[in-house]
Amino acid sequence: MMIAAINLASECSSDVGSPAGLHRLVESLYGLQGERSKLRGELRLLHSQLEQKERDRHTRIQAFQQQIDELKSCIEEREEELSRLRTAAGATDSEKRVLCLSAENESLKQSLSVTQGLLQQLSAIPSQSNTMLIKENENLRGRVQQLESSLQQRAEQLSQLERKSEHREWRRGEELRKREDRVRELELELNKERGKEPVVKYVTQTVEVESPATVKQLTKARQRNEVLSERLSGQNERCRQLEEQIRKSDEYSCNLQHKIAAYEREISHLREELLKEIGHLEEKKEEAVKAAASCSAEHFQNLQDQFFTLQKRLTALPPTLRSMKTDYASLRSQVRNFSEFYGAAISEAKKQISAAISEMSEANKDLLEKYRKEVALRRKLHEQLVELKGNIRVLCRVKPVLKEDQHEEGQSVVVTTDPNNESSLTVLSKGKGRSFELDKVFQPHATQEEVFQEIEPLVTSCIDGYHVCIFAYGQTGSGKTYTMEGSVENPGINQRALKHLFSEIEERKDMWSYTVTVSSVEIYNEVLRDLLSKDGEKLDIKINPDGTGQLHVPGLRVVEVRNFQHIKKILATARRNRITFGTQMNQHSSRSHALLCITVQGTDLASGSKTTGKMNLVDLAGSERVWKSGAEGERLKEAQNINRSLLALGDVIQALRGRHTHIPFRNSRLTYLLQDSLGKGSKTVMVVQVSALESNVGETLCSLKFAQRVCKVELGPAARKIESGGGQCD
Ligand SMILES: Nc1ncnc2c1ncn2[C@@H]1O[C@H](COP(=O)(O)OP(=O)(O)OP(=O)(O)O)[C@@H](O)[C@H]1O
Repeated sequence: MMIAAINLASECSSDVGSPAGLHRLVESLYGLQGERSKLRGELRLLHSQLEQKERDRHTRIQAFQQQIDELKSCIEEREEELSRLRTAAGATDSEKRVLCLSAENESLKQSLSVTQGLLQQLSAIPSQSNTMLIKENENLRGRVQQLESSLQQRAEQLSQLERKSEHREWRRGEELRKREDRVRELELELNKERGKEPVVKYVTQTVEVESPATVKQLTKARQRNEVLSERLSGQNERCRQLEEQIRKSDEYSCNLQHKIAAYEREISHLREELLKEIGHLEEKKEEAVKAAASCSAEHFQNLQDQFFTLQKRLTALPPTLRSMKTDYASLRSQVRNFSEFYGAAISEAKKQISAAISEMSEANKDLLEKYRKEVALRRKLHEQLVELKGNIRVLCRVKPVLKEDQHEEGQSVVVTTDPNNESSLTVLSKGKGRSFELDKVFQPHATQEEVFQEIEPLVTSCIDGYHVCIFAYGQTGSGKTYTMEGSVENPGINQRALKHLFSEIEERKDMWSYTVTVSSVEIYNEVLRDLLSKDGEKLDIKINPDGTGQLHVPGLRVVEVRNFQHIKKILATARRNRITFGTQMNQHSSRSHALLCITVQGTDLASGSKTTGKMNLVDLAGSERVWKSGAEGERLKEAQNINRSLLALGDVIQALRGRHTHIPFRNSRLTYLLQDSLGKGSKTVMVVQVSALESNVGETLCSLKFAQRVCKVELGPAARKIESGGGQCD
């Protein structure tokens, strides 16, 4: 109950701030008072029950005592009976009687042992429930009643047997008396006969005649007397045995008495314990009642305090409530009016929105038209810009002097650039400075991004449907692969071009849809191999059977690229498959031309017109002279093939810039493969890589002469003047 009260208190205290909470608090108080009075009633009932149980126990003990007394008296009675039988005649009946009594005695003993067992059980279960004790008590009472009734029956049977035995005794006594009288009579007669003299002979004869009969009778009587005396002695023996039995029975009853006394002591001990327990329980109950009372009083006090606080708050509430009521009424009226207002506002807004949408769509159409014009203009301007720059441009990138390049002592830098002139550089050779004019010269510290800035317009042209070629040319180790591929953390033209391509496509996605496909080949010893195929099957260049006259490579793997991440994986595959060999010039020199071919097919979403742009990114093999590379045999053949293809490339570019009628595309696999991209209307950039170190001056001069040969021919409206200084490489 105490826990319930505490729970109730916590529940009430949680919402005591509201009138409903207050009401609940008052109700809970009344509930607590009711509970308290109920508890007191229960306690009183428990007291009375305990007293009743105590009384029952007392009466039960008395009943047991009575039973024991009765059993004792029964045993005494039987002892008396036995003593009577001991003196009585009629051995057969006495025997029976003795047997019967012994059986009774046994049954009484059993009854006693049952009673003892019950008493033991009673003492063993002092703490059992009161209902159990009551049941036990009832069972014991029933058992005692049964014993009483059986004892009564036995007593009646005993009295009947006594009466019968007395009667038989009396009859025997009568018979004996009669026989003794007869014996006395016969003796008297015998004496009389003895007194008659004259007829002694006769008398004697008579006596002799009569005497044998009397003697016979006498002997019979004596024999009977002997039998009787024998029987008497047998009866005496049995009486002695019975006495012995009675003595044993006495001892047994004495033991029983002791046990009964022990049981009595136990019962009294148990009674004391029970009383103690009752007292202890009463104390506990009193304590619990006191605790509950104090708790409820405390709780009541708390509740009263809360009630007073709430009352105070309630008295302070009315003005606030009044203002809230007026607010509520005004809000209700506003809400009622709101639906009408809301409907009107919505229809008005709908009208305005539809008008705005139609206006917007009109404006949008205009804007789209303007945008299309702008895009066309931008493309035109872009083309003009590219044309102004020249459709074939030659750039030069000077490789910075790295630690690993300075393996020879006393290496000096022989290539110098002019910060004020972006298109010239000077090479100091044999004490003489030679200047070269190219479209653009990158300083050694130029970044990858700066180099790409020059390439970016060509990437845009490719998306617009132009064919584009970007070459990296130069001796082994001059930085061709670095410029085209770059490193993971600082990518080169290939990755940047594709990134720009995808970002442009993303920007144009509302007007154009594009498909980007990629293939990659290497040309090694004039043999084509697919860099995206693991088996490295040899490929051939053929005229496309579709009748367009364009070239194609049957069996070349062409991959559609979904996004920039995808192209990264494709580039990695191509890099892995590329054949590289070590040479004296560069440990990891690539001895093959590596081509990355990107095709961009665009569809104008508005008009449906299509464009196809191509971009070839070419990392050429090292251009060093054969004698310097120290090559022999297979390596010599390799170097010769490389130089032949590079020479053919130079010839093609020169013929293109010179607008020759015959362009020698078929002189090498490289130029043949790039025929479509190098032809009329295409745009080409060649990045010539040079080393600034003195040890490479010969190769540097050779590369620059090659570049200048390409640049020498004037192209387009803006003609450039190029200082002479070119020579032929061997
Ligand atoms: N501009 C540069 N800045 C920093 N390091 C460079 C630069 N150019 C080239 N290198 C480094 O010089 C080394 C050789 O460059 P790279 O492999 O690109 O030469 P390559 O011309 O491609 O040689 P090969 O013809 O043998 O392929 C590389 O370790 C590269 O990282």
